[in-house]
Amino acid sequence: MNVRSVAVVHDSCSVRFSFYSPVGHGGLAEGLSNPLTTSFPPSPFRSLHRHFMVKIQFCLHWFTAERTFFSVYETLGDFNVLIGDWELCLLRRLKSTLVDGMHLARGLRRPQKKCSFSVSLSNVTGVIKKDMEVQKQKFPVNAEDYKLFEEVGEGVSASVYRALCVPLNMIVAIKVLDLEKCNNDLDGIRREVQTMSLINHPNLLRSYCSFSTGHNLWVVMPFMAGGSCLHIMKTSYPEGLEEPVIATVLREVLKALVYLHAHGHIHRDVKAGNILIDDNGSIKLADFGVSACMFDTGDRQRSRNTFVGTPCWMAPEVMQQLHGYDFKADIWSFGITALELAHGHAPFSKYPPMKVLLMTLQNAPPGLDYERDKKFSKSFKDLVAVCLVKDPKKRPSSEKLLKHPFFKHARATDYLQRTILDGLPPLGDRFRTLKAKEAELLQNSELNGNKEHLSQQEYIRGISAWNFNLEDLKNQAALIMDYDENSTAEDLNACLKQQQNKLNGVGFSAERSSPDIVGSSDVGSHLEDEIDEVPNLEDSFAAFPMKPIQALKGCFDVGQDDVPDDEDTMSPTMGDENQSDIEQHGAMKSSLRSEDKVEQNDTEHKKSLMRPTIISPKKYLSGSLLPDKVSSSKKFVGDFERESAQRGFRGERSYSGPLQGRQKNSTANSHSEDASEEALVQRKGRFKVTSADIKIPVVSSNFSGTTSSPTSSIAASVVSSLQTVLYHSTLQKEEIHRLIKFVEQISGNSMESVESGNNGLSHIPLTSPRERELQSQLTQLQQRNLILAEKLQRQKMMNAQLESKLNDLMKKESMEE
Ligand SMILES: Nc1ncnc2c1ncn2[C@@H]1O[C@H](COP(=O)(O)OP(=O)(O)OP(=O)(O)O)[C@@H](O)[C@H]1O
Repeated sequence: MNVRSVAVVHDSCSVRFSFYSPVGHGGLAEGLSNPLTTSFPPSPFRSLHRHFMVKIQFCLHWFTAERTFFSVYETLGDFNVLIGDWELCLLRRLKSTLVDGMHLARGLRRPQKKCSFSVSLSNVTGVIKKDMEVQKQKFPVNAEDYKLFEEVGEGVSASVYRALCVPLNMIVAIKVLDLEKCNNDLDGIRREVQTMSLINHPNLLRSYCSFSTGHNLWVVMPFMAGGSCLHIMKTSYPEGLEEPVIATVLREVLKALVYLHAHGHIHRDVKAGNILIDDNGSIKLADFGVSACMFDTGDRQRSRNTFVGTPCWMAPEVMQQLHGYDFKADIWSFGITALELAHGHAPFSKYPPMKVLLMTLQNAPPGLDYERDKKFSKSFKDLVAVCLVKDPKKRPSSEKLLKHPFFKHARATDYLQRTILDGLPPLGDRFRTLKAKEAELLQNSELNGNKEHLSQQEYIRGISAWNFNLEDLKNQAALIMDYDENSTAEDLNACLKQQQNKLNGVGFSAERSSPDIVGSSDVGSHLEDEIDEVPNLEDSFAAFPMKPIQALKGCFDVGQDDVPDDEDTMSPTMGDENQSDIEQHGAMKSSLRSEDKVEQNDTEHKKSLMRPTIISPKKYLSGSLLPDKVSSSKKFVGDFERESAQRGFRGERSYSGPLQGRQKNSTANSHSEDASEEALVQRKGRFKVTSADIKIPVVSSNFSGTTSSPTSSIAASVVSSLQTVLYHSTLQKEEIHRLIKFVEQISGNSMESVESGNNGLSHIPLTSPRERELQSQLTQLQQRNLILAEKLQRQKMMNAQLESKLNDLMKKESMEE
C-alpha cells in the first residue's frame, strides 16, 4: 500500500449522521446515548494488514432544518484504527467528540428540532506519512553507514547519540548498549529491542533497526530533538509545567498506553524521563527495558510478579508483590508522572528508596492537595486522584482515562513546540550543560564533604543512581509522614489536617480515593496470618515488608566499603544480634523523637506532629549519584570516542553503568560466583528483582562452605519469616509511638518515656471519648505486640531446632562423603 493512495482514499471519507433531538442539549445527550444511525464509509485501511494510526481532521456542523447553529473545526488526535474495527473506532471517537460539542452547545439552551451533523475527514497527517514513509525505508545495519555526533542522553544501560544515517541522509538517534556491561540483563535488552521493533504507534518510540557491532548493540530510532520532559524541566521548568502543557503531554502518553495495553503490554516505567518530545511537539513514550507482556506464559509470566520500576513511580501492588499486577500499574505511574510534571519532581523524590516504598504503601496517596497546587484545575486534581488509588481495581483503564475531562485542556501538539520547546538550545548542548552542572555539584559537594545534600539534590533532579549501604538501608526503614520541607504554612495546615484525618480514621494509611487501606493498620492481623503460615514458605516470601529489604539488599550497590562487618544483618540468617540491631534502630528513632525540641510556635509545633518519625537524613544515599565519568574531565564524546564507538569500542567509559554503583556491582558479580548474586539485576533509577529469581543467600557462619540444600533453604525461609515478624513488630512499635505522640499532642501532656508502655499512658488524663478510643487501640496494639513477641520466641526456638537438625544432617552427609 503506498502512502499516497491512503491519503487519497482517506480524503474522500465523509460521514453524515442524524438523530432527533427533542429538547435542547438534554436531547442531544439522549441522542448520543442511542446508537447513531448512519452508514459509514468503507474503511480506507482495508487493504492494510496491520494496525496503524491516523490523524483525522474533521469539521463538525451542527444544524437544524433551518440553519447551521454551530460548526466546530478540530483535529482529532492520532487514533488507532484496527482493521475491521473502523466503524466502531470512528463511532466511539465521534461520540466522545460529540460530548465535547454538547458542552459547547450548552449555552444555546433552546429546543431543537431535528439535529444532524456532518463530519468530514480530511487527511492522514504528516506525522503518519512520515512514519510510514520512514518505515518503508531500509535502514542499513552496518555501523559504517552511520555517523555519530554528540551524546544526547544517558541511561543505566546505554548512551544515546544524535547520528546521521548516511545512505538515507537522515538524522536519527542511536542508542549504544555495551553488551558486556549488561550481560546480566540480556533478556531485558532483547525484550526492549524486540518490543521497539514491533510497536507501531506515533506515541511510542520504535526502532528502525538494530545490530551489534563489537560488543555493542546499536539501536537506531527516530531522533527526538526536544529530549525528555525531565530534561526540559531540568533546563527550564524546575518548578513544573503549565497545566495545558501537562494535559497535552499526558494525553499523548495516555494514547501510547491505550495502544500498549490493548496489545497486552505493561510499560512499567512511565515517568517524565521516558517521555520524549520531537521538535514539532510530538510526544513519544520510550524505554521498554522493563515492559512486560500480559500474554506471556510460563516463566515469562512470572515477570508480572517482578519487583520492577522506579520506586517513586512504582504502584503499591508492584511493591507488594502479593497478587501480581497488571496494566493498572501503569495508571499509577501515570498519576505520579502527572504530579512530576506539575511540580518538577515526583512525590517523595527526595527520600531514599526504602522510605519511598514505605511511604507509598502507608501514606495516603499523594495528590494535588497543597496550597501551591491551588493554581491547578479541579479536573487535573481529579485525574491525579483517580489514578492514584491504591486498589488497582478502582483505577480506570487507560482507555477510560483518555475520556477524562482534564484532557479538554489539552491542545494540539504543536502547542508544545510553541511553548516549552521555543528558545531551547539544541539537545546536545543542554545535555552537556546539565552534565557539567552535575559534575560541578559533585565536586563542590565532595569538597564540602556534603554528600547527602548532593544526593538529595540530585535525586530530586532525577538522577537516581540507587546507591546504598546496608546500614543506611536499615536506617531508612523508618516510617515517616509525608512532609515536604518546601511546604508553606498553609500546606502544613493541610498536611496536619490530612494526618489528623488519618488518625481519626484509626489506621494510618487512609486512602484518599479508595476506602482500601494498604498499610499498617491491619498489620497485626496480617502478621498473625503470616506467623501461622510460617511453614508455607512461598507465602511467607510473599509478605511485603521483607521483600523490598531483601530486594534492596541484593539489588542495589553495596560497595565493599559500605558493607558492614555484619554483612548478613538483613539476611535470612540473622540471629539475635541482628534482632537487637533492629530494636536498636527502633530505640534510636525513639531517642531521636525524645530529643525533639519543644517547638517555639504553632507552625513548628505542627511540624513536629507531622514528622514524628523522621530520622536523621545522615547518609541517605551513600556515594555519588553521578557516573564516574561525570567527574572525569572526559565527559563529552569527542572525535576519538565517536570513532571508537563506531568501531564498537568504548574504552574505559562505562556508559552503561550508573555509574559508580553499577561498576561496583559488576565487580561484585565477578568476584562472587554466588548464584544468589547473579539472579539480582541492578539498575540505576529503577530496580528489578524477579521474585522467582531471588535466591536468598543461605550462607551463614553456621553453615560455612555449604551450598544450599532443601533443609537449609527451609531454615533460611523460617529465618526470613522471623525477619518479617521482627519487621512488623518494629512497625507496630512505630504505630504505638505515633499514637502516644498524638495523644500527647492533644492532651498537652508530655510523656516521659514511650517505652514504658501502659504505665506511661496511665498518666494521661483522658478527657474525650476520642482519647479513650485511642487508648484502647493502643492497649490492643500493645497486647498484640506481646503475643507477637511470644510467637517470635517460639519461632526462634523452632529455628534453633531446625538449625541443629540441619547441622546434624550436614555432619552426616560429610561423614558419608
Ligand atoms: N530517540 C531519542 N532521541 C533523543 N533522546 C533520546 C532518545 N532516546 C533516548 N534519549 C535520551 O537518552 C536518555 C537515556 O535513554 P534510555 O532511557 O533509552 O536509556 P536507558 O539506559 O534505558 O535509561 P534508563 O533505564 O535509565 O531509563 C533518555 O532519558 C533521553 O533523554
